[in-house]
Amino acid sequence: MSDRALYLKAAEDLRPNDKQWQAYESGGHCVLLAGPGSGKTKTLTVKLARMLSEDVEDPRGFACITYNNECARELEMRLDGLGIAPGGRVFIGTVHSFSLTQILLPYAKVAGLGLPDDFQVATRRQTRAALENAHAKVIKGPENPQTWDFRLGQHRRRFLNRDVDAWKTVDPQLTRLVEAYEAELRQMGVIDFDDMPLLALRALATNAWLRKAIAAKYPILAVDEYQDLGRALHAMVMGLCFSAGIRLFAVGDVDQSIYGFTGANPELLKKLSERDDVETVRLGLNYRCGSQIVTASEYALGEARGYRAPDGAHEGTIYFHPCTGGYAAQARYLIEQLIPEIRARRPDLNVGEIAILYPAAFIGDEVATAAANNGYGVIRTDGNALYPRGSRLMRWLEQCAMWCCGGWRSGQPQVSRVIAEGARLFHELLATDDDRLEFQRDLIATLWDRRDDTLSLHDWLVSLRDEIIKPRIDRARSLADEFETLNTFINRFGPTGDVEDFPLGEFAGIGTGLDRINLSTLHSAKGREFDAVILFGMEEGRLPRNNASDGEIREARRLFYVGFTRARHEIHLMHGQHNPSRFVTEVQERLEGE
Ligand SMILES: Nc1ncnc2c1ncn2[C@@H]1O[C@H](COP(=O)(O)OP(=O)(O)OP(=O)(O)O)[C@@H](O)[C@H]1O
Repeated sequence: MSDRALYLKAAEDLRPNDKQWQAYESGGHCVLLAGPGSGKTKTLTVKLARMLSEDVEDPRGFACITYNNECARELEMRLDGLGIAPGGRVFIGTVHSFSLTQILLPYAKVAGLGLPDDFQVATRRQTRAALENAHAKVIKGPENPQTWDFRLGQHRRRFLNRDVDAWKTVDPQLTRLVEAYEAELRQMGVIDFDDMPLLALRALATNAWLRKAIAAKYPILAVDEYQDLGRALHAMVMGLCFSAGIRLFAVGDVDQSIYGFTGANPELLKKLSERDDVETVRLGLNYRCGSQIVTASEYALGEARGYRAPDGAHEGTIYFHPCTGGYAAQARYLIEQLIPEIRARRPDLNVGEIAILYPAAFIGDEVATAAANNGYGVIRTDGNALYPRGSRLMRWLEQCAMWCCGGWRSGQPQVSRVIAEGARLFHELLATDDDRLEFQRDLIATLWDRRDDTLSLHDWLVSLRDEIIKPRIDRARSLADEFETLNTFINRFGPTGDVEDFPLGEFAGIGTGLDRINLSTLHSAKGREFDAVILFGMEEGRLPRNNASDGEIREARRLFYVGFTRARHEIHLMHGQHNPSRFVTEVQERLEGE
């Protein structure tokens, strides 16, 4: 099917929903506001495919920005189904990667940011050292300098414009610490993660030609998960879309705003949607969750939004599981009783359709241990995962592994996709056609010789690192941290490591995940959906946390709501017998009162 036929066919799904159709037909700035499972992402991707085909001419295209690498991965997968791959005309990624690859790497020098010509992205080791040195100069004293890290980041994100008096007066000591820290980084010739959007914004704000250059390349800017994208992105959108003429398609849900601690503010999306020059569309149906779950999700949120399931939708079921014992005992109950019960009731359900979501990564350790003891494979997407799945390099290696473990025969993934992803990762180094050809030749030769799912993962990773990655990464400016991630992962299998080596096939399976239970924090489950969702550790003191402020309680509630609305058919709420979260109690009482 041609790419055009693909999106035209997908658009037919939108047609019966007049609101989705309105957004699909929109001709100017459009903001799509809607609850979970309402087809925001579906509408966004189909609309993007249409705009790419009908509204902009090659080589111009669109940039699509989203919250984190997991969300970017989801968008890439969905756009792939519509025949759209990132590269050339299409940028898909986080605000940090947009800032770095589209603004800072190409334009920092001419934008007058005062960065060294060959600046690099700092590794974690470098940011830690910079903070230590800055702390020694400004704060002094015996405390651990890293305890300042969080406040430092907040302060930097709060003052996008440092020309105001408040930058000097609100917290002078913290301001001095920020300035000393950034000076340390610059001395090392590096920028850190928070620098990326801040410097990109500064470059855009002070250079009208740069705004024009971005508008020339990307006449369309799409933003997914707008409510979580902080003030720097909002300021960029204001400049690019409402002064440089880029067309905006923004999607979000203020009820799913769960990143307040990083500076996100749901008010920004609200303000955007109230502008006269923006067409705002609200979606009301929830296609994902059974009708009971849709009703109960409003109890979970504590607000009546009027969402409903489409006519004829299945019902869905909500189960409550008060448990005895601590997290370890509850995890055993979950793995040894609850999961087998679900599987017995629904023998056709793929294990990969089950997700266990919890409020903090350490709670996931208990679940992971119980799962391993009972022979279940898991895919973890939280801070304690085997490796950070958000890492672009690791994600590409998963694809390479899938190709080596049968993909070369089945076309899943296609070799062209594996090469294109790799070329995107190393794009800085592949300036000429010759460079690209050499990369392609080396990569295929290395992978071709290692098409065996019984190979040791450790050995496979070491050969890819030494033959393909290392010779290139040394010359890349933004991949040092990714390389450290890979080395840390490889070392975990080494003589002093904490993990036993496993076969390549298993690693490739992590990329597909059909027979593995999903383990994730509530935060990392955002934007995803599963057939059966188990919310684990839903306890007072944990969600919300003890001593939470009013704002934190509201955000904890939204987090509960995000988890609750990931489920298609069944949702299980687990908690210590005498200590259910107030959110669980409220859902239960209101369901009983119906
Ligand atoms: N018009 C439609 N007809 C049938 N199914 C649809 C329609 N729109 C969306 N869906 C289905 O509904 C589900 C949810 O869609 P999607 O993931 O796009 O929602 P979302 O609004 O982005 O959700 P969330 O905000 O919770 O991440 C998907 O399985 C999608 O295929």
